[in-house]
Amino acid sequence: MGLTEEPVISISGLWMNYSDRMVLRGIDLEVYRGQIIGYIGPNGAGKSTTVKIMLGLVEGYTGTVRIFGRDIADGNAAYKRRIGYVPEIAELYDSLTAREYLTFIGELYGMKRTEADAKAERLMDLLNLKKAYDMRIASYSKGMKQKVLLISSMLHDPDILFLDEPLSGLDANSVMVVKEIFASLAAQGKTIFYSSHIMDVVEKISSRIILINNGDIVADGTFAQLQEQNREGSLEDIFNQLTGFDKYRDIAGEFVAVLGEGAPHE
Ligand SMILES: Nc1ncnc2c1ncn2[C@@H]1O[C@H](COP(=O)(O)OP(=O)(O)OP(=O)(O)O)[C@@H](O)[C@H]1O
Repeated sequence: MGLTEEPVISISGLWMNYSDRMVLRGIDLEVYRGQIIGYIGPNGAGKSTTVKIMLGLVEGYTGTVRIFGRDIADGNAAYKRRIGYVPEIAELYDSLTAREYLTFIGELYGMKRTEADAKAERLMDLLNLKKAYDMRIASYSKGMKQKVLLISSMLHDPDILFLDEPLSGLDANSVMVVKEIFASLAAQGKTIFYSSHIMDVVEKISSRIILINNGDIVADGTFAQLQEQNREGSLEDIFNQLTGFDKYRDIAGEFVAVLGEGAPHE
């Protein structure tokens, strides 16, 4: 990262509330080319809200969000062609085949139909889905659907990739392939910005980890930096420490005790 390099994402003083609930409380963040950002935090911390604001899907925030140097509120949506997105809840069109779906997505991003089709077919083949290309998505397994989503987010070769639980449902071999794809894309100067709750994955694949809690950034750095600052072992330990959570044993114990109450026994 050169000192003169402009950030690809620049967020300053970002606040967001839904009715009376304040969800983001002054997020400041600069992200550069080639970074693989693990954006983590407890359920409801505000991760998806931050990402949806960057995607232009949520309005009503205060603060400034710049992507590729331009304020996204300036009415020019051209930046969206240079980003890709894998949402937390997949909205795949089940009645379509992968060929129909992916060529449709490619066209939305301005690709020629034949080019999108040929590229999608090769990418499907590389992820072991050649035979499924003309099958309806409704017949796919969870992992197969996830691969189609990943392909759909990358087909137009975006400069920033936003992903929510990108490895969800993938088998161990596919996880290795996708991790390697992210590393190669980052080495090319692309930016990966993803959320995940699987701490050992985040620990391994992120070049930078950003932890938010109650709408505020509470840690930001490489895994090694976070370890130094918190004198904790794993990212899971750091996460629990910074979010003030130390009751997991008590909760699990009570949960199991409740299961045993009044249950039918022989
Ligand atoms: N459309 C909405 N209307 C009202 N409240 C919302 C809306 N979207 C999100 N929220 C609230 O905003 C808070 C942050 O939600 P968000 O989805 O950003 O969290 P998250 O960090 O992505 O959580 P998770 O890890 O569970 O995906 C939550 O309290 C949620 O209930």
